[in-house]
Amino acid sequence: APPLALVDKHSLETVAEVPTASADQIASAVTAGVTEGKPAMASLPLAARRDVLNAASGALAAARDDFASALMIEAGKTADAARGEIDRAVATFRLCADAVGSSRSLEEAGRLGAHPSGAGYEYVRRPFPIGLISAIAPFNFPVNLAVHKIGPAIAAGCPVILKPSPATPATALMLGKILADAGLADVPGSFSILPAHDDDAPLFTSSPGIDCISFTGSPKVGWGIKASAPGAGRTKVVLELGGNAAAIVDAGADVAAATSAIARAGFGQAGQSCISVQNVFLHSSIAPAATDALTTAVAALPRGDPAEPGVVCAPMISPAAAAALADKISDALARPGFSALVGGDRPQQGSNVVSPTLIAAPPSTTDAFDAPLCAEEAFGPVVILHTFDDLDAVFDTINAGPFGLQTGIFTPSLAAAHRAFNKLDMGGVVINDVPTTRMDAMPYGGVKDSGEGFEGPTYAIDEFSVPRLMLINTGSLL
Ligand SMILES: NC(=O)C1=CN([C@@H]2O[C@H](COP(=O)(O)OP(=O)(O)OC[C@H]3O[C@@H](n4cnc5c(N)ncnc54)[C@H](OP(=O)(O)O)[C@@H]3O)[C@@H](O)[C@H]2O)C=CC1
Ligand SMILES: O=C(O)[C@H](O)COP(=O)(O)O
Repeated sequence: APPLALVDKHSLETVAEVPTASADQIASAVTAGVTEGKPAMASLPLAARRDVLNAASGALAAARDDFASALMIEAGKTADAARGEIDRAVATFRLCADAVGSSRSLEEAGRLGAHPSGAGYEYVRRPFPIGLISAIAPFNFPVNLAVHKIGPAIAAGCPVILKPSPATPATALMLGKILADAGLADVPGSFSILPAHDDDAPLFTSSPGIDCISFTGSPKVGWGIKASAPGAGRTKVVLELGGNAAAIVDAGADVAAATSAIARAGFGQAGQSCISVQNVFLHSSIAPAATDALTTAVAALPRGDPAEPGVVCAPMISPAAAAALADKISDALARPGFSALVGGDRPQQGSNVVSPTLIAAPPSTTDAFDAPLCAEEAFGPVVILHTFDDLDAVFDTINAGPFGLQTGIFTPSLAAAHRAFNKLDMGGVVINDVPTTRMDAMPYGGVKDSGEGFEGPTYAIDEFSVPRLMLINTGSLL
Protein backbone atom coordinates (compact mmCIF):
# COMPACT_ATOMS: atom_id res chain seq x y z
CA ALA A 1 0.00 0.00 0.00
CA PRO A 2 1.22 3.58 -0.52
CA PRO A 3 3.24 4.95 2.41
CA LEU A 4 1.94 7.48 4.94
CA ALA A 5 3.59 10.89 5.03
CA LEU A 6 5.08 11.51 8.47
CA VAL A 7 4.51 15.20 9.16
CA ASP A 8 6.56 17.15 11.71
CA LYS A 9 3.78 18.81 13.71
CA HIS A 10 5.89 21.90 14.41
CA SER A 11 7.26 22.68 10.93
CA LEU A 12 4.34 20.93 9.15
CA GLU A 13 6.91 19.49 6.74
CA THR A 14 6.94 15.86 5.66
CA VAL A 15 10.05 14.38 7.22
CA ALA A 16 9.68 10.69 6.34
CA GLU A 17 7.47 8.12 4.72
CA VAL A 18 6.10 5.27 6.79
CA PRO A 19 5.16 1.96 5.19
CA THR A 20 1.55 0.87 5.54
CA ALA A 21 -0.21 -2.46 5.56
CA SER A 22 -2.42 -3.28 2.58
CA ALA A 23 -5.87 -4.79 3.04
CA ASP A 24 -4.39 -8.21 2.21
CA GLN A 25 -1.63 -7.78 4.79
CA ILE A 26 -4.17 -6.78 7.46
CA ALA A 27 -6.21 -9.88 6.59
CA SER A 28 -3.04 -12.02 6.85
CA ALA A 29 -2.25 -10.53 10.24
CA VAL A 30 -5.76 -11.39 11.48
CA THR A 31 -5.42 -14.94 10.13
CA ALA A 32 -1.99 -15.34 11.74
CA GLY A 33 -3.38 -14.04 15.02
CA VAL A 34 -6.26 -16.51 14.95
CA THR A 35 -4.50 -19.62 13.72
CA GLU A 36 -1.05 -19.24 15.26
CA GLY A 37 -1.18 -16.39 17.77
CA LYS A 38 -4.09 -17.59 19.86
CA PRO A 39 -2.70 -21.06 20.68
CA ALA A 40 0.87 -19.77 20.97
CA MET A 41 0.05 -16.92 23.33
CA ALA A 42 -2.40 -18.97 25.41
CA SER A 43 0.26 -21.60 26.01
CA LEU A 44 3.08 -19.10 26.66
CA PRO A 45 4.02 -19.79 30.29
CA LEU A 46 3.16 -17.03 32.76
CA ALA A 47 6.83 -16.55 33.57
CA ALA A 48 7.60 -16.08 29.86
CA ARG A 49 4.86 -13.46 29.50
CA ARG A 50 6.31 -11.67 32.47
CA ASP A 51 9.82 -11.85 31.00
CA VAL A 52 8.61 -10.35 27.69
CA LEU A 53 6.89 -7.47 29.49
CA ASN A 54 9.86 -6.74 31.73
CA ALA A 55 12.24 -6.92 28.75
CA ALA A 56 10.00 -4.52 26.79
CA SER A 57 9.94 -2.14 29.72
CA GLY A 58 13.74 -2.21 30.01
CA ALA A 59 14.29 -1.76 26.28
CA LEU A 60 11.86 1.15 26.13
CA ALA A 61 13.66 2.82 29.03
CA ALA A 62 16.98 2.37 27.22
CA ALA A 63 15.52 3.90 24.04
CA ARG A 64 13.85 6.79 25.90
CA ASP A 65 15.64 9.56 23.99
CA ASP A 66 14.91 8.08 20.55
CA PHE A 67 11.25 7.58 21.37
CA ALA A 68 10.96 11.07 22.87
CA SER A 69 12.52 12.63 19.74
CA ALA A 70 10.11 10.72 17.53
CA LEU A 71 7.14 11.82 19.66
CA MET A 72 8.24 15.45 19.45
CA ILE A 73 8.22 15.18 15.66
CA GLU A 74 5.14 13.08 14.97
CA ALA A 75 2.90 14.29 17.81
CA GLY A 76 4.31 17.81 18.25
CA LYS A 77 5.00 17.13 21.94
CA THR A 78 7.29 19.22 24.10
CA ALA A 79 10.44 17.48 25.31
CA ASP A 80 9.05 17.20 28.84
CA ALA A 81 5.72 15.78 27.64
CA ALA A 82 7.46 13.34 25.30
CA ARG A 83 9.85 12.05 27.97
CA GLY A 84 7.00 11.95 30.48
CA GLU A 85 4.94 9.76 28.16
CA ILE A 86 7.82 7.33 27.63
CA ASP A 87 8.45 7.12 31.37
CA ARG A 88 4.77 6.30 31.85
CA ALA A 89 4.89 3.63 29.15
CA VAL A 90 7.97 2.04 30.77
CA ALA A 91 6.00 1.85 34.01
CA THR A 92 2.86 0.57 32.25
CA PHE A 93 4.80 -2.39 30.80
CA ARG A 94 6.21 -3.07 34.28
CA LEU A 95 2.73 -2.90 35.88
CA CYS A 96 1.53 -5.42 33.29
CA ALA A 97 4.46 -7.71 34.12
CA ASP A 98 3.63 -7.48 37.83
CA ALA A 99 -0.01 -8.35 37.12
CA VAL A 100 0.69 -11.55 35.16
CA GLY A 101 -0.93 -14.57 36.74
CA SER A 102 -3.22 -12.82 39.14
CA SER A 103 -6.70 -11.65 38.38
CA ARG A 104 -8.51 -8.98 40.33
CA SER A 105 -11.95 -10.48 39.91
CA LEU A 106 -11.89 -13.67 37.85
CA GLU A 107 -9.89 -16.01 40.05
CA GLU A 108 -11.49 -17.85 42.93
CA ALA A 109 -12.05 -21.24 44.50
CA GLY A 110 -14.85 -22.38 46.71
CA ARG A 111 -16.85 -25.19 48.34
CA LEU A 112 -20.53 -25.63 47.61
CA GLY A 113 -21.49 -27.98 50.42
CA ALA A 114 -23.26 -25.38 52.58
CA HIS A 115 -26.36 -26.33 50.64
CA PRO A 116 -27.10 -30.08 50.83
CA SER A 117 -27.35 -30.46 47.04
CA GLY A 118 -23.77 -29.19 46.75
CA ALA A 119 -22.31 -31.68 49.23
CA GLY A 120 -18.96 -32.91 47.98
CA TYR A 121 -18.67 -30.30 45.24
CA GLU A 122 -15.86 -27.77 45.02
CA TYR A 123 -14.96 -25.37 42.28
CA VAL A 124 -12.09 -23.44 40.77
CA ARG A 125 -12.69 -20.45 38.54
CA ARG A 126 -9.93 -18.77 36.63
CA PRO A 127 -9.41 -16.53 33.59
CA PHE A 128 -8.61 -17.74 30.09
CA PRO A 129 -7.45 -15.49 27.22
CA ILE A 130 -10.35 -13.93 25.31
CA GLY A 131 -8.50 -14.36 21.99
CA LEU A 132 -7.34 -11.94 19.30
CA ILE A 133 -7.31 -8.28 20.41
CA SER A 134 -7.68 -5.52 17.82
CA ALA A 135 -6.14 -2.41 19.40
CA ILE A 136 -6.89 0.97 17.83
CA ALA A 137 -4.94 3.90 19.22
CA PRO A 138 -5.26 7.67 18.84
CA PHE A 139 -2.63 10.35 18.21
CA ASN A 140 -2.56 12.07 21.59
CA PHE A 141 -0.54 9.50 23.57
CA PRO A 142 0.66 7.22 20.76
CA VAL A 143 3.07 5.18 22.89
CA ASN A 144 1.47 4.91 26.33
CA LEU A 145 -2.06 4.32 25.08
CA ALA A 146 -0.75 1.60 22.74
CA VAL A 147 1.13 0.00 25.66
CA HIS A 148 -2.10 0.15 27.73
CA LYS A 149 -3.57 -2.25 25.15
CA ILE A 150 -0.55 -4.35 24.10
CA GLY A 151 0.79 -4.94 27.63
CA PRO A 152 -2.46 -6.33 29.10
CA ALA A 153 -2.98 -8.44 25.94
CA ILE A 154 0.42 -10.11 26.45
CA ALA A 155 -0.20 -10.55 30.17
CA ALA A 156 -3.61 -12.14 29.49
CA GLY A 157 -2.14 -14.49 26.86
CA CYS A 158 -3.76 -12.86 23.83
CA PRO A 159 -2.31 -12.04 20.40
CA VAL A 160 -2.79 -8.42 19.36
CA ILE A 161 -2.94 -6.39 16.18
CA LEU A 162 -2.35 -2.65 16.61
CA LYS A 163 -3.57 0.08 14.31
CA PRO A 164 -1.82 3.32 15.24
CA SER A 165 -3.28 6.69 14.27
CA PRO A 166 -2.15 7.65 10.74
CA ALA A 167 -0.94 10.92 12.30
CA THR A 168 1.52 9.11 14.61
CA PRO A 169 2.62 5.78 13.10
CA ALA A 170 6.39 5.96 13.70
CA THR A 171 6.58 5.26 17.42
CA ALA A 172 4.20 2.33 16.94
CA LEU A 173 6.66 0.70 14.55
CA MET A 174 9.49 1.41 17.01
CA LEU A 175 7.39 -0.31 19.66
CA GLY A 176 7.06 -3.30 17.34
CA LYS A 177 10.85 -3.67 17.25
CA ILE A 178 10.92 -3.56 21.06
CA LEU A 179 8.28 -6.32 21.29
CA ALA A 180 10.07 -8.50 18.74
CA ASP A 181 13.39 -8.15 20.57
CA ALA A 182 11.68 -8.76 23.93
CA GLY A 183 10.91 -12.32 22.82
CA LEU A 184 7.72 -12.15 20.77
CA ALA A 185 9.57 -12.64 17.47
CA ASP A 186 9.74 -16.29 18.50
CA VAL A 187 5.99 -16.54 19.18
CA PRO A 188 4.23 -16.89 15.82
CA GLY A 189 1.23 -14.65 15.21
CA SER A 190 1.65 -12.97 18.60
CA PHE A 191 1.52 -9.37 17.38
CA SER A 192 1.32 -7.16 14.31
CA ILE A 193 1.82 -3.40 14.14
CA LEU A 194 -0.12 -2.19 11.13
CA PRO A 195 -0.09 1.48 10.13
CA ALA A 196 -2.90 1.74 7.62
CA HIS A 197 -4.90 4.15 5.54
CA ASP A 198 -8.29 5.44 6.71
CA ASP A 199 -10.10 3.38 4.08
CA ASP A 200 -8.75 0.17 5.58
CA ALA A 201 -9.54 1.13 9.22
CA PRO A 202 -12.83 -0.86 9.25
CA LEU A 203 -10.85 -4.08 8.65
CA PHE A 204 -9.63 -3.74 12.24
CA THR A 205 -13.16 -3.82 13.57
CA SER A 206 -15.17 -5.93 11.16
CA SER A 207 -12.90 -8.87 10.35
CA PRO A 208 -14.26 -12.22 11.57
CA GLY A 209 -11.78 -13.75 13.99
CA ILE A 210 -11.31 -10.65 16.12
CA ASP A 211 -12.47 -11.49 19.64
CA CYS A 212 -12.11 -8.11 21.33
CA ILE A 213 -11.76 -4.54 20.05
CA SER A 214 -10.00 -2.09 22.34
CA PHE A 215 -10.49 1.43 21.00
CA THR A 216 -9.40 4.85 22.23
CA GLY A 217 -10.61 7.87 20.28
CA SER A 218 -13.70 9.91 19.52
CA PRO A 219 -17.18 8.90 20.75
CA LYS A 220 -18.52 9.06 17.20
CA VAL A 221 -16.07 6.47 15.87
CA GLY A 222 -16.09 4.40 19.07
CA TRP A 223 -19.84 3.90 19.32
CA GLY A 224 -19.98 3.31 15.56
CA ILE A 225 -17.46 0.49 16.00
CA LYS A 226 -19.57 -1.09 18.74
CA ALA A 227 -22.73 -0.83 16.65
CA SER A 228 -21.14 -2.59 13.68
CA ALA A 229 -18.81 -5.04 15.48
CA PRO A 230 -18.88 -8.53 13.99
CA GLY A 231 -20.74 -11.37 15.67
CA ALA A 232 -24.05 -9.54 16.15
CA GLY A 233 -22.96 -7.99 19.45
CA ARG A 234 -20.87 -10.96 20.62
CA THR A 235 -17.50 -9.32 19.95
CA LYS A 236 -16.32 -7.66 23.15
CA VAL A 237 -15.66 -3.93 22.77
CA VAL A 238 -13.73 -1.73 25.24
CA LEU A 239 -14.17 1.97 24.52
CA GLU A 240 -12.12 4.83 25.99
CA LEU A 241 -13.79 7.90 24.50
CA GLY A 242 -14.09 11.62 24.95
CA GLY A 243 -15.20 14.18 27.48
CA ASN A 244 -15.51 17.90 28.26
CA ALA A 245 -13.89 17.53 31.66
CA ALA A 246 -14.91 19.87 34.46
CA ALA A 247 -12.84 21.18 37.35
CA ILE A 248 -14.87 22.61 40.25
CA VAL A 249 -13.23 25.05 42.67
CA ASP A 250 -15.42 25.20 45.75
CA ALA A 251 -15.62 27.88 48.47
CA GLY A 252 -12.61 27.74 50.77
CA ALA A 253 -10.42 25.78 48.32
CA ASP A 254 -6.72 26.59 47.96
CA VAL A 255 -7.12 28.94 44.98
CA ALA A 256 -3.40 29.18 44.19
CA ALA A 257 -2.96 25.40 44.08
CA ALA A 258 -6.17 24.85 42.11
CA THR A 259 -5.53 27.51 39.48
CA SER A 260 -1.93 26.51 38.93
CA ALA A 261 -3.00 22.88 38.40
CA ILE A 262 -5.86 23.95 36.09
CA ALA A 263 -3.58 26.11 33.93
CA ARG A 264 -1.25 23.18 33.29
CA ALA A 265 -4.01 20.62 32.90
CA GLY A 266 -6.03 22.72 30.47
CA PHE A 267 -3.19 23.68 28.18
CA GLY A 268 -0.48 21.04 28.51
CA GLN A 269 -0.44 18.71 25.52
CA ALA A 270 -2.29 21.62 23.76
CA GLY A 271 -5.41 20.40 25.55
CA GLN A 272 -5.48 17.23 23.45
CA SER A 273 -6.53 14.75 26.09
CA CYS A 274 -10.04 13.55 26.80
CA ILE A 275 -9.55 14.51 30.46
CA SER A 276 -7.98 17.89 29.72
CA VAL A 277 -9.68 20.60 31.82
CA GLN A 278 -12.27 22.27 29.60
CA ASN A 279 -15.01 23.71 31.86
CA VAL A 280 -14.07 25.32 35.17
CA PHE A 281 -16.74 26.07 37.79
CA LEU A 282 -15.63 28.72 40.32
CA HIS A 283 -17.58 29.36 43.53
CA SER A 284 -18.61 33.03 43.54
CA SER A 285 -16.66 33.67 46.78
CA ILE A 286 -13.35 32.79 45.13
CA ALA A 287 -14.23 33.51 41.48
CA PRO A 288 -12.61 37.00 41.24
CA ALA A 289 -9.32 35.81 42.77
CA ALA A 290 -9.30 32.57 40.77
CA THR A 291 -10.13 34.38 37.52
CA ASP A 292 -7.25 36.82 38.08
CA ALA A 293 -4.84 34.00 38.91
CA LEU A 294 -5.88 31.96 35.85
CA THR A 295 -5.74 34.98 33.53
CA THR A 296 -2.20 35.74 34.68
CA ALA A 297 -1.09 32.10 34.50
CA VAL A 298 -2.56 31.44 31.05
CA ALA A 299 -1.25 34.70 29.57
CA ALA A 300 2.23 33.73 30.78
CA LEU A 301 2.13 30.10 29.61
CA PRO A 302 5.24 29.38 27.56
CA ARG A 303 4.10 28.40 24.06
CA GLY A 304 5.55 27.92 20.60
CA ASP A 305 8.29 25.62 19.42
CA PRO A 306 7.87 22.40 21.42
CA ALA A 307 11.62 21.84 21.22
CA GLU A 308 12.28 25.00 23.28
CA PRO A 309 12.83 24.18 26.98
CA GLY A 310 9.92 25.11 29.25
CA VAL A 311 7.27 25.36 26.52
CA VAL A 312 3.93 24.05 27.84
CA CYS A 313 1.43 24.72 25.06
CA ALA A 314 2.51 23.07 21.80
CA PRO A 315 0.83 22.88 18.38
CA MET A 316 -2.31 20.86 17.75
CA ILE A 317 -2.22 17.71 15.68
CA SER A 318 -3.27 19.37 12.39
CA PRO A 319 -4.37 22.65 10.82
CA ALA A 320 -7.82 21.08 10.35
CA ALA A 321 -8.13 20.37 14.08
CA ALA A 322 -6.97 23.93 14.88
CA ALA A 323 -9.48 25.45 12.44
CA ALA A 324 -12.34 23.36 13.87
CA LEU A 325 -11.52 24.54 17.39
CA ALA A 326 -11.16 28.16 16.23
CA ASP A 327 -14.66 27.93 14.71
CA LYS A 328 -16.08 26.78 18.06
CA ILE A 329 -14.26 29.59 19.90
CA SER A 330 -15.57 32.21 17.42
CA ASP A 331 -19.08 30.79 17.74
CA ALA A 332 -18.96 31.08 21.55
CA LEU A 333 -17.52 34.59 21.51
CA ALA A 334 -20.37 35.70 19.23
CA ARG A 335 -22.92 34.61 21.86
CA PRO A 336 -24.19 36.98 24.57
CA GLY A 337 -22.15 36.97 27.76
CA PHE A 338 -19.02 35.19 26.52
CA SER A 339 -15.73 37.11 26.52
CA ALA A 340 -12.09 36.23 25.93
CA LEU A 341 -9.82 36.83 28.93
CA VAL A 342 -6.74 35.51 27.11
CA GLY A 343 -6.33 34.56 23.43
CA GLY A 344 -9.42 33.93 21.36
CA ASP A 345 -7.80 35.08 18.11
CA ARG A 346 -8.00 32.83 15.05
CA PRO A 347 -4.87 30.88 14.07
CA GLN A 348 -3.24 31.89 10.80
CA GLN A 349 -4.60 30.13 7.73
CA GLY A 350 -2.98 26.69 7.49
CA SER A 351 -1.44 26.86 10.98
CA ASN A 352 -1.98 24.23 13.68
CA VAL A 353 -1.17 26.62 16.54
CA VAL A 354 -4.11 27.87 18.61
CA SER A 355 -2.95 30.33 21.23
CA PRO A 356 -3.98 29.38 24.77
CA THR A 357 -7.51 30.73 25.18
CA LEU A 358 -9.31 31.49 28.45
CA ILE A 359 -12.96 32.43 28.16
CA ALA A 360 -15.45 33.79 30.68
CA ALA A 361 -18.94 32.33 30.25
CA PRO A 362 -22.25 34.10 30.99
CA PRO A 363 -23.70 33.69 34.51
CA SER A 364 -26.31 31.14 33.48
CA THR A 365 -24.61 27.81 32.99
CA THR A 366 -27.66 26.60 31.04
CA ASP A 367 -27.08 29.31 28.41
CA ALA A 368 -23.35 28.61 28.48
CA PHE A 369 -23.89 24.94 27.76
CA ASP A 370 -25.90 25.80 24.65
CA ALA A 371 -22.52 26.67 23.13
CA PRO A 372 -20.77 23.70 21.47
CA LEU A 373 -17.48 25.06 22.87
CA CYS A 374 -18.67 24.09 26.38
CA ALA A 375 -20.90 21.13 25.59
CA GLU A 376 -18.78 19.21 23.06
CA GLU A 377 -15.25 17.86 23.42
CA ALA A 378 -12.93 20.79 22.57
CA PHE A 379 -9.72 18.71 22.51
CA GLY A 380 -7.57 21.83 22.30
CA PRO A 381 -6.03 24.66 24.35
CA VAL A 382 -9.20 26.36 25.60
CA VAL A 383 -10.71 26.65 29.07
CA ILE A 384 -14.12 28.21 29.88
CA LEU A 385 -14.80 29.76 33.29
CA HIS A 386 -18.26 29.53 34.89
CA THR A 387 -19.33 30.96 38.26
CA PHE A 388 -21.66 29.21 40.72
CA ASP A 389 -23.29 29.54 44.13
CA ASP A 390 -25.06 26.20 44.35
CA LEU A 391 -22.79 23.15 44.13
CA ASP A 392 -25.68 20.77 43.49
CA ALA A 393 -26.70 22.83 40.47
CA VAL A 394 -23.19 22.34 39.08
CA PHE A 395 -23.52 18.58 39.51
CA ASP A 396 -26.88 18.79 37.67
CA THR A 397 -25.31 20.77 34.80
CA ILE A 398 -22.49 18.25 34.44
CA ASN A 399 -24.86 15.28 34.67
CA ALA A 400 -27.17 16.81 32.05
CA GLY A 401 -24.34 16.56 29.48
CA PRO A 402 -23.55 13.46 27.47
CA PHE A 403 -20.12 12.71 28.94
CA GLY A 404 -19.07 10.78 32.04
CA LEU A 405 -15.31 10.32 32.20
CA GLN A 406 -13.73 12.25 35.08
CA THR A 407 -14.54 15.40 37.10
CA GLY A 408 -12.19 17.10 39.56
CA ILE A 409 -13.31 19.05 42.63
CA PHE A 410 -11.10 21.22 44.82
CA THR A 411 -12.77 21.56 48.20
CA PRO A 412 -11.80 21.64 51.88
CA SER A 413 -15.17 20.05 52.73
CA LEU A 414 -15.32 16.30 53.14
CA ALA A 415 -19.11 16.59 52.85
CA ALA A 416 -18.83 18.35 49.46
CA ALA A 417 -16.30 15.79 48.23
CA HIS A 418 -18.58 12.98 49.32
CA ARG A 419 -21.57 14.63 47.64
CA ALA A 420 -19.61 14.98 44.39
CA PHE A 421 -18.68 11.29 44.53
CA ASN A 422 -22.27 10.25 45.17
CA LYS A 423 -23.96 12.54 42.67
CA LEU A 424 -21.68 12.81 39.64
CA ASP A 425 -22.41 10.26 36.96
CA MET A 426 -18.75 9.70 36.08
CA GLY A 427 -16.18 6.94 35.69
CA GLY A 428 -14.02 8.85 38.18
CA VAL A 429 -14.34 11.77 40.61
CA VAL A 430 -11.00 13.31 41.57
CA ILE A 431 -10.89 15.05 44.94
CA ASN A 432 -8.53 18.02 45.30
CA ASP A 433 -6.92 17.60 41.91
CA VAL A 434 -7.74 18.18 38.26
CA PRO A 435 -9.85 15.69 36.27
CA THR A 436 -6.76 15.27 34.11
CA THR A 437 -5.21 13.11 36.82
CA ARG A 438 -4.51 9.61 35.57
CA MET A 439 -2.17 7.19 37.30
CA ASP A 440 -1.42 4.30 34.98
CA ALA A 441 -2.22 1.67 37.61
CA MET A 442 -5.67 2.99 38.41
CA PRO A 443 -8.96 1.87 36.83
CA TYR A 444 -9.67 4.34 34.04
CA GLY A 445 -12.85 4.44 32.02
CA GLY A 446 -16.01 6.38 31.41
CA VAL A 447 -19.77 6.00 31.38
CA LYS A 448 -22.45 7.49 29.10
CA ASP A 449 -20.92 8.76 25.82
CA SER A 450 -17.41 8.50 27.32
CA GLY A 451 -17.17 4.76 26.87
CA GLU A 452 -17.42 1.39 28.54
CA GLY A 453 -14.94 -0.97 30.12
CA PHE A 454 -11.74 -0.13 31.94
CA GLU A 455 -8.05 0.34 31.31
CA GLY A 456 -5.29 0.17 33.90
CA PRO A 457 -3.21 -3.04 33.65
CA THR A 458 -5.02 -5.26 36.13
CA TYR A 459 -8.43 -4.09 34.89
CA ALA A 460 -7.56 -4.40 31.20
CA ILE A 461 -6.20 -7.92 31.77
CA ASP A 462 -9.61 -8.87 33.14
CA GLU A 463 -11.31 -7.22 30.12
CA PHE A 464 -9.12 -9.41 27.88
CA SER A 465 -10.00 -12.59 29.79
CA VAL A 466 -13.01 -14.84 30.12
CA PRO A 467 -13.58 -16.83 33.30
CA ARG A 468 -14.03 -20.59 33.16
CA LEU A 469 -15.34 -22.79 35.94
CA MET A 470 -14.02 -26.23 36.89
CA LEU A 471 -16.62 -27.99 39.05
CA ILE A 472 -15.22 -30.94 41.01
CA ASN A 473 -17.25 -33.80 42.42
CA THR A 474 -14.84 -34.64 45.22
CA GLY A 475 -16.87 -37.68 46.21
CA SER A 476 -15.88 -39.50 43.05
CA LEU A 477 -12.16 -38.62 43.18
CA LEU A 478 -9.94 -41.70 43.26
N1 LIG B 1 -10.68 9.85 23.95
C1 LIG B 1 -9.60 10.41 23.51
O1 LIG B 1 -8.63 10.43 24.18
C2 LIG B 1 -9.52 10.90 22.14
C3 LIG B 1 -10.51 11.67 21.57
N2 LIG B 1 -10.37 12.11 20.32
C4 LIG B 1 -11.41 13.00 19.73
O2 LIG B 1 -11.59 12.67 18.36
C5 LIG B 1 -11.31 13.80 17.54
C6 LIG B 1 -10.69 13.36 16.23
O3 LIG B 1 -9.43 12.72 16.48
P1 LIG B 1 -9.00 11.38 15.73
O4 LIG B 1 -7.67 10.93 16.12
O5 LIG B 1 -9.26 11.55 14.27
O6 LIG B 1 -10.01 10.37 16.43
P2 LIG B 1 -10.81 9.18 15.77
O7 LIG B 1 -11.73 8.66 16.79
O8 LIG B 1 -11.36 9.58 14.46
O9 LIG B 1 -9.66 8.10 15.47
C7 LIG B 1 -8.99 7.38 16.48
C8 LIG B 1 -8.38 6.13 15.84
O10 LIG B 1 -9.43 5.32 15.30
C9 LIG B 1 -9.20 5.07 13.91
N3 LIG B 1 -10.48 4.94 13.21
C10 LIG B 1 -11.27 5.91 12.73
N4 LIG B 1 -12.37 5.38 12.16
C11 LIG B 1 -12.27 4.03 12.29
C12 LIG B 1 -13.10 2.94 11.93
N5 LIG B 1 -14.28 3.10 11.33
N6 LIG B 1 -12.68 1.71 12.24
C13 LIG B 1 -11.51 1.51 12.87
N7 LIG B 1 -10.68 2.50 13.24
C14 LIG B 1 -11.06 3.77 12.97
C15 LIG B 1 -8.37 6.25 13.47
O11 LIG B 1 -7.67 5.95 12.31
P3 LIG B 1 -8.03 6.62 10.89
O12 LIG B 1 -7.69 8.05 11.01
O13 LIG B 1 -7.20 5.85 9.93
O14 LIG B 1 -9.49 6.43 10.61
C16 LIG B 1 -7.45 6.42 14.67
O15 LIG B 1 -6.43 5.43 14.67
C17 LIG B 1 -10.43 14.67 18.40
O16 LIG B 1 -10.44 15.99 18.01
C18 LIG B 1 -11.02 14.43 19.75
O17 LIG B 1 -12.14 15.24 19.94
C19 LIG B 1 -9.26 11.79 19.59
C20 LIG B 1 -8.25 11.05 20.11
C21 LIG B 1 -8.30 10.55 21.45
O1 LIG C 1 -3.07 10.71 30.66
C1 LIG C 1 -3.60 9.96 29.84
O2 LIG C 1 -3.30 8.77 29.68
C2 LIG C 1 -4.61 10.57 28.94
O3 LIG C 1 -5.01 11.82 29.36
C3 LIG C 1 -5.75 9.71 28.79
O4 LIG C 1 -5.80 9.38 27.49
P1 LIG C 1 -7.10 9.81 26.69
O5 LIG C 1 -7.00 11.28 26.55
O6 LIG C 1 -7.01 9.11 25.41
O7 LIG C 1 -8.20 9.30 27.54
